[in-house]
Amino acid sequence: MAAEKLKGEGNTMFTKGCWAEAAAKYGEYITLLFRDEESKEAQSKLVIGYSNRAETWLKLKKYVQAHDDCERALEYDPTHLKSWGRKARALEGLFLHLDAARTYRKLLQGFTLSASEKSWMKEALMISETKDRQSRWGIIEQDMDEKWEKADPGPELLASAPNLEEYVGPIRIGRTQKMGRGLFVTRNVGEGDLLLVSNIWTSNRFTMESETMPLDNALYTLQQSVEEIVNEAKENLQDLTHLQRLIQLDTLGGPYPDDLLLRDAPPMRYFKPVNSLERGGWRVTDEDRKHPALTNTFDRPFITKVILEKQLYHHGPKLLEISELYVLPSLMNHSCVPNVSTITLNNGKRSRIFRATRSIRAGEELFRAYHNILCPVDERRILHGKQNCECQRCTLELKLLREVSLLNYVAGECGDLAIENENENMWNCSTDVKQNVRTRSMTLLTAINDLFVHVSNLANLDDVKQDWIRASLTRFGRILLDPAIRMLPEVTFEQIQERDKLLVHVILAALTVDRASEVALSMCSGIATEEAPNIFNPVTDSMEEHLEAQVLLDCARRIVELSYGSGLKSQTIFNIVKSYAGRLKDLPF
Ligand SMILES: C[S@@+](CC[C@H](N)C(=O)[O-])C[C@H]1O[C@@H](n2cnc3c(N)ncnc32)[C@H](O)[C@@H]1O
Repeated sequence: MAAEKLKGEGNTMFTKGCWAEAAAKYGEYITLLFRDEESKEAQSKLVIGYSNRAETWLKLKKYVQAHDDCERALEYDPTHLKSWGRKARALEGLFLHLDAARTYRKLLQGFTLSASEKSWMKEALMISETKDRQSRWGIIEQDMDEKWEKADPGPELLASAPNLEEYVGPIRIGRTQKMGRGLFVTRNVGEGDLLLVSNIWTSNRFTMESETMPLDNALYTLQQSVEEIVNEAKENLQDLTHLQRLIQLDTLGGPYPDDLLLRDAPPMRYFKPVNSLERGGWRVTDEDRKHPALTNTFDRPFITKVILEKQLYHHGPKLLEISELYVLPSLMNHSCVPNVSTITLNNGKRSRIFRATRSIRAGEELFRAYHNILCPVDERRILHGKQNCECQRCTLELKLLREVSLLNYVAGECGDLAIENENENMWNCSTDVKQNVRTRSMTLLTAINDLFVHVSNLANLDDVKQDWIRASLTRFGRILLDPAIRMLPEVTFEQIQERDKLLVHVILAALTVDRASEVALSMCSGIATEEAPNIFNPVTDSMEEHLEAQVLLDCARRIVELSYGSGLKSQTIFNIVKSYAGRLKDLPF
């Protein structure tokens, strides 16, 4: 009688939506019945007790417990339909889609079902099969609409957003020379190939609004949230496994570059979705749950030392934020020449889809852009935070900048030359002076040309890039020399230099956006080469200036068109290029 009362109380709690209380009551009911476990009557009641409690675990999203309770119920009564249905739902919750699909199929074939049972099970079977295909083969809808990428799609869109499972494509974790661990492709992939689909692990945000906010407050918020995550994870097998991966990865902490190089690359198997318990799927044991990493790691000193320090190190005291933590993608390094694009679907799981933006050969490292890469190197350095960006493009551009400062020196010489002669009208001055100016200018021009050859050899660029850089920098040098040659003191070197630096940045940005932009690059190269003779001649006709501005704008437009698909929004690229073009246009040349 006492048992029946407990069950009734459990049911009442369940109807009220008090899931935890209901689970507790069913627990007491089970304990009481257990005393008489041998009796058939108690056993049939235990089936109900376990099965009802499984439903409350499902409501609480505690799928391990739900699965275990269904198994127990089915041990007593292998024909108990509700327990089978709940077990299938628990398997879905655990991302074991193949097992869930098998269970639904078994139910549809071997049980007498009502029309409504048949209908929801068929639907559930289809969903499990789709998710299994997604997570094993990366077969996802190709026509993802941009509307899902909105920061706030609103409840209606969110409700119908595609529900993606995690997928791990041809990827391995490896060590890099300067950036710690990184992700590499294991076979040749083509432009647009799907590499990875990852769902968010946590999106907690901790923002310290002002520099004056006491660190202790921020720390407290941080600690609370991390503790919440850990406690939640301890209850859930899937999250626990993820948490262990994160701890193994140490992506939550260890800000310092030296320390990064020492970290191990964890085994890839940790990240593969598990499709079936039967295929050697994981089981987190009680021992695992007691792992010191889980019980001790997230204590206050750990958070203070590692997470907080990391955030402060990267962002300074203004911003303290952990947001959007993804497990495997956290191992992908940044490059300003990315070969991977990212789309984040606003579907509740904030699924991130990673695709190749160009063909990538087996063994090459994968890079995504952590921030806007369509800006000059000095602006990118700020975006990159304290650590210098070690990517190929920044390395090249920083070397170029150093070379440009040499050019400044040469330009200074030209300036002196121009000032020396500024009161003279070049076209009326004596042949000797004219000759002198021309000779010195030509000597400098040759010196600059040599420098450019050196510059373009700095990185092992392919022919197209070399040609272009040579063409554009030669042009740069010639324009620098123009005032000396043309005796136009009203145009300052700074203005001219600024103009051409901007041009270099536009093209370098385009060069590095994606493969399609290399086409833009070679077009620009063609344009630059064609333009070179005009630029070398004194510009006398305002129509030519106009045309040149048009050429630049045209380049910008083509870059925008061609770099679509790079993962960056075309509007973003367009705005950046437009701002360059606008600035170029305003300069007097
Ligand atoms: C999201 S993690 C990437 C995985 C990291 N390499 C690791 O071993 O854990 C970001 C960290 O990787 C390093 N990193 C990524 N891209 C880099 C780049 N372009 N230049 C220098 N360091 C980079 C930085 O230390 C950065 O804080």
